[in-house]
Amino acid sequence: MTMDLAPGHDEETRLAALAVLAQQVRELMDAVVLTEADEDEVTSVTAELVALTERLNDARRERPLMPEFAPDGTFRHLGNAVTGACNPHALPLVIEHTPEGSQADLEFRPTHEGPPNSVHGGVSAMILDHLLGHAVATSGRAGMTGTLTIRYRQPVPYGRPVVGTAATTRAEGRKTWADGTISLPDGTPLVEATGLFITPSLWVEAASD
Ligand SMILES: CCCCC/C=C\C/C=C\C/C=C\C/C=C\CCCC(=O)SCCNC(=O)CCNC(=O)[C@H](O)C(C)(C)COP(=O)(O)OP(=O)(O)OC[C@H]1O[C@@H](n2cnc3c(N)ncnc32)[C@H](O)[C@@H]1OP(=O)(O)O
Repeated sequence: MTMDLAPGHDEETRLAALAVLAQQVRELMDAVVLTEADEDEVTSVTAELVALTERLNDARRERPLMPEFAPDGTFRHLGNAVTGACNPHALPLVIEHTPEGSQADLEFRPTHEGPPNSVHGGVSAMILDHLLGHAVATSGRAGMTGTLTIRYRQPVPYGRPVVGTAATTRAEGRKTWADGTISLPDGTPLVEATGLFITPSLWVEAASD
């Protein structure tokens, strides 16, 4: 007997499997940066990975998954480098709306190493860029980053929880400013950001068509 599946069910099941694969690749990346396996073992594992890469490339898209609305109506961008559950590069960041703006509980990984034992400043900046952009988008004024200024106050640890927050501060025409922070759970600020986001004239024109 076959079961009737809701439209899109198969694709949702496939995407869920892809998210599991992406998480396994994150584990793999940490294993690569931490392994002390000998040369023969590293060469052998590499050969297996070449074969796995070829299998996935047998059915290759032209570009990563696009932003879209999920069947439950929520916005998602599964291919995004910061939030994409199907992109191994992403933490992935899970962002919540708060009365103040946007917030995410996060934990960096050994693959994010910059200075020994702490997170690369560019990685912190990337996370804050997205959190600020999210706060701006949820205020109804989605835009592209024009400028992003970062103040690094203390090294960011990996392997333990930290918190990211962001909120808009002012708006003028197509420009929106937002501030954000990565902090320890006790509120100690580690990295602060302020950014200017600009709604591209092309988006405004497309929306008025
Ligand atoms: C990224 C996906 C967004 C999808 C949004 C949809 C839904 C959102 C829902 C959830 C998404 C949540 C979060 C994601 C959002 C963002 C996070 C990631 C953001 C990025 O990772 S994004 C990549 C890096 N970002 C770029 O890749 C920008 C490249 N660039 C351009 O695309 C254009 O350059 C643009 C659009 C910036 C302006 O182009 P344009 O033609 O619309 O405007 P124009 O040039 O006329 O300037 C108008 C006024 O802004 C001033 N101005 C212009 N540029 C400036 C700048 N850079 N700094 C300071 N001021 C600037 C001018 O001086 C003038 O000022 P004034 O009016 O006072 O004279």
